[in-house]
Amino acid sequence: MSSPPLSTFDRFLEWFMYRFRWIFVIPILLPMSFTFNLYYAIRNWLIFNIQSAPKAHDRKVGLIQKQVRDWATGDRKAKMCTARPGWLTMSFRFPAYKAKMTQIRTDRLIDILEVDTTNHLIRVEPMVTMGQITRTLIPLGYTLPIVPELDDLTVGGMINGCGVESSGKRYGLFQHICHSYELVIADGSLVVASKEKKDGGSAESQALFYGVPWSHGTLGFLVAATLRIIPCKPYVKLTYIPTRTVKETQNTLIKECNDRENEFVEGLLFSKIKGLVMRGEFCDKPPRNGRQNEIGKWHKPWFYTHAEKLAEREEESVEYIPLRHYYHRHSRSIFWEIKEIVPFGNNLLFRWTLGWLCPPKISLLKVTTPPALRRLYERNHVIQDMLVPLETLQESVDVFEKEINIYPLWLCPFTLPSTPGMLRQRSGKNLLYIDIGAYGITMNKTYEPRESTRRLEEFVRKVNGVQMLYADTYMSRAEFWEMFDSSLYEWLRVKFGCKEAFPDVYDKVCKEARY
Ligand SMILES: Cc1cc2nc3c(=O)[nH]c(=O)nc-3n(C[C@H](O)[C@H](O)[C@H](O)COP(=O)(O)OP(=O)(O)OC[C@H]3O[C@@H](n4cnc5c(N)ncnc54)[C@H](O)[C@@H]3O)c2cc1C
Ligand SMILES: NC(=O)C1=CN([C@@H]2O[C@H](COP(=O)(O)OP(=O)(O)OC[C@H]3O[C@@H](n4cnc5c(N)ncnc54)[C@H](OP(=O)(O)O)[C@@H]3O)[C@@H](O)[C@H]2O)C=CC1
Ligand SMILES: CC(C)=CCC[C@@H](C)[C@H]1CC[C@@]2(C)C3=C(CC[C@]12C)[C@@]1(C)CC[C@H](O)C(C)(C)[C@@H]1CC3
Repeated sequence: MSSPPLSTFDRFLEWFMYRFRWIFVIPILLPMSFTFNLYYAIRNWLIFNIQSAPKAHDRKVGLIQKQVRDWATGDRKAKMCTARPGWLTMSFRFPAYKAKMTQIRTDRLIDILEVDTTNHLIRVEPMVTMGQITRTLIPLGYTLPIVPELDDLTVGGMINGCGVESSGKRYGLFQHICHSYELVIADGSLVVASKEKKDGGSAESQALFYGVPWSHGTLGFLVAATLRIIPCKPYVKLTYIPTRTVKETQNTLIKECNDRENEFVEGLLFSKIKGLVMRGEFCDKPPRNGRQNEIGKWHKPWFYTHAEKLAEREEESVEYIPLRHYYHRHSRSIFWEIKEIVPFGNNLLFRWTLGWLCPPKISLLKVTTPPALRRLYERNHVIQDMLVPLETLQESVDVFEKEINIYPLWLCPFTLPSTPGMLRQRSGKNLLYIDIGAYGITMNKTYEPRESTRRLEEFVRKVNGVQMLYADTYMSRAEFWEMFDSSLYEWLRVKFGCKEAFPDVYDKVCKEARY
């Protein structure tokens, strides 16, 4: 359905808000973001160090169980979801479905419960963020094997949705570094879903462990998760390898993924003839003649602009980057989205004077986006991540260029094991996949949000890929279940009494469920 044509005034308003959004962002959102971040950093540090979270946890879970039992003994008319407000979530859209549902308050579950360096595990509540985890673990000499790079991504979102990062070639997706989940299920009871049956779980709760990823909170409420941690070193030795064709980028990515020395592999495609593959390994400190680059410092150029310069060179470059700076390398520039919000944000003068206040919090940007601006983004802006087999990269880039034509493209390879669950490849082997991320204004003059995305989705289904579900999906229910595997999910929905309690995952992620 096409929307009515816009008046000249509406178009001017959209353009004005887009071009001059920084007038509001710089004096208001930047100081607010800085204050929020500072408050939470101090609060989290205090709570972790006085060790009050584990005691409070049982009480908080008890409150969630009570809310679910009240629902179970009530009229059960409205299904349940979390009460997390839409503006806090890491997606362009607001979840419309929440308004008509019973909202269960899980928002106080924001603490790290235990770091167990003997067994290499960390137990956290679901609203703990990636920034909070790296701030706590790295000084102890540990890290999560997979750290999705935006600071405000939550453990709950990474597990119930999906999380990717450049260490994926070794560890898979975020779901693959999980050891167990604690869930409050539809009848209000607390179950532990664990990868191993020997951890005390039943066969059913073991099946739940494989069912939760991608289920978007439609099997139960996650109240804690135990994740693997690994020892780390303070620096990453990062080698930048320029590439000149997509085929060369694909081959270099495959080669670097197969090199067991590498901890991190990531790619950026600035055009079909200008690419960059980055391989990284942990290291103690830069050698005397090594180039140290603290890319996360407020006065440094945005990471992707720095990377583009190195992509233009003929030869490889090597840098030594502090680990936390590496993990959050795309946070300061929100990948490359910040250039549309503060166009002069990478200017030397701006960086040295106000750079320390950046980036604005995505949630604050989201809640203050006026409707006119949303309309403009809706028409021209694409935010999509497609996970496809790495061997189809060249073909996939052709389709991305034809349909949306956005550069840079983010390329993040990862290993996909053949395990049960919604994300399913049935080869019986570990396969190399790649996340192709497109974020920005499309250069395709004939771009039409619905039709272009549907063609892209069709291609992804054809090559046995999947779409990340925080983005807009235009698939029908049948197409959705062609892309994802419903066998375990449907069985779990019946087994754990979810049908009446939670909506189907499609009804949470489809276009109609979001505004
Ligand atoms: C009807 C049904 C019953 C299930 N019962 C259990 C169970 O008791 N315990 C458990 O841990 N998981 C059970 N599951 C979950 C099942 O293990 C997952 O769906 C698994 O991911 C399917 O494996 P697959 O993809 O290899 O088989 P698919 O190709 O998805 O399944 C083929 C068919 O085999 C049957 N099937 C598969 N696994 C089982 C099983 N374990 N028990 C009985 N039938 C099965 C189903 O009819 C299914 O439709 C059941 C699933 C279904 C659909
Ligand atoms: N590098 C990466 O991997 C990146 C990933 N992303 C995407 O962002 C999303 C995460 O954003 P974030 O804001 O953290 O999460 P969200 O609040 O968006 O949550 C995502 C889904 O998980 C469900 N969920 C979250 N917490 C719980 C819980 N405790 N119990 C049950 N269900 C829960 C939500 O259910 P409900 O609808 O009921 O609230 C929602 O459907 C991911 O899905 C990911 O795909 C974005 C950027 C980068
Ligand atoms: C798998 C990976 C790495 C995904 C990265 C996704 C990010 C690029 C997305 C997640 C949230 C996201 C959609 C967002 C936006 C840009 C792209 C983001 C940051 C922005 C900031 C664009 C400007 C918009 O006005 C608005 C503020 C609503 C959104 C908020 C969410």
